[in-house]
Amino acid sequence: MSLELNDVTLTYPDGDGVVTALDRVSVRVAPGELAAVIGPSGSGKSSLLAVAATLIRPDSGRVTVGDVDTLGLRPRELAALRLSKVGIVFQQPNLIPSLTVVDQLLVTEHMRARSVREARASAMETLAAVGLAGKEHRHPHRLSGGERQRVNIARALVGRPSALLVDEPTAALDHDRGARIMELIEEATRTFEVATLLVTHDTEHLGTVARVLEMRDGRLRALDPA
Ligand SMILES: Nc1ncnc2c1ncn2[C@@H]1O[C@H](COP(=O)(O)OP(=O)(O)OP(=O)(O)O)[C@@H](O)[C@H]1O
Repeated sequence: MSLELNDVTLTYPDGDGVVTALDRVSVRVAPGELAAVIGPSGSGKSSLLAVAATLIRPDSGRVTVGDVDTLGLRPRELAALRLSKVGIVFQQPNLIPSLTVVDQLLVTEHMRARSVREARASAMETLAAVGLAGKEHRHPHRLSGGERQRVNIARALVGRPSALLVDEPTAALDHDRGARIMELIEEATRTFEVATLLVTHDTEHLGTVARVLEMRDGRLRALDPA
């Protein structure tokens, strides 16, 4: 299931005028593909993720998640779509201190109203896929920064979304942990056949990423492979 933005424009009010955060942006990410977006601060990367996640409705253009065209959907329908088809990895893991690793995933799985048994099986499978087998019953304070980021990624994937949106995943990590997290996101993208759109300041870990795009002043363009 792919993620597609077609001719998307987003403006914010700015004094008497507007600032154009996204300027006729089009991009399609295929299932199992990772597209990384780089660009300076203020270029529109966060806006791109928010629109792709259907958290902000663009002024014009079309966002398609999986096989669903989101254009005419009501807020309640969008919320249901996000729950079933969109995984978001925020920069900070924001784990709940009192919950074990597996329970961090089950909180959202229960919201999807599946059986406890099915939710648990999916949580355990996802944790194993991100390298956390054996750590399912730990609390966050007993995990490293890299492991907390793995839980964050697993939590976004546990509902098997069509689209995975990732915001600056390496920002809080040292070089080696950052590199491993990028590898993990690439691998999980293939394993779960999710369309992944990742934004980052950090060009250091993009060596293995096949598709890199650059955002400048709200315009998105493909960078030629190095
Ligand atoms: N809520 C808002 N109201 C008004 N202007 C905004 C708002 N959010 C973002 N902007 C403006 O839209 C443009 C794009 O911002 P955006 O946050 O998407 O960029 P970014 O590349 O994610 O930056 P950063 O890396 O600093 O987060 C900037 O000019 C910013 O000032």
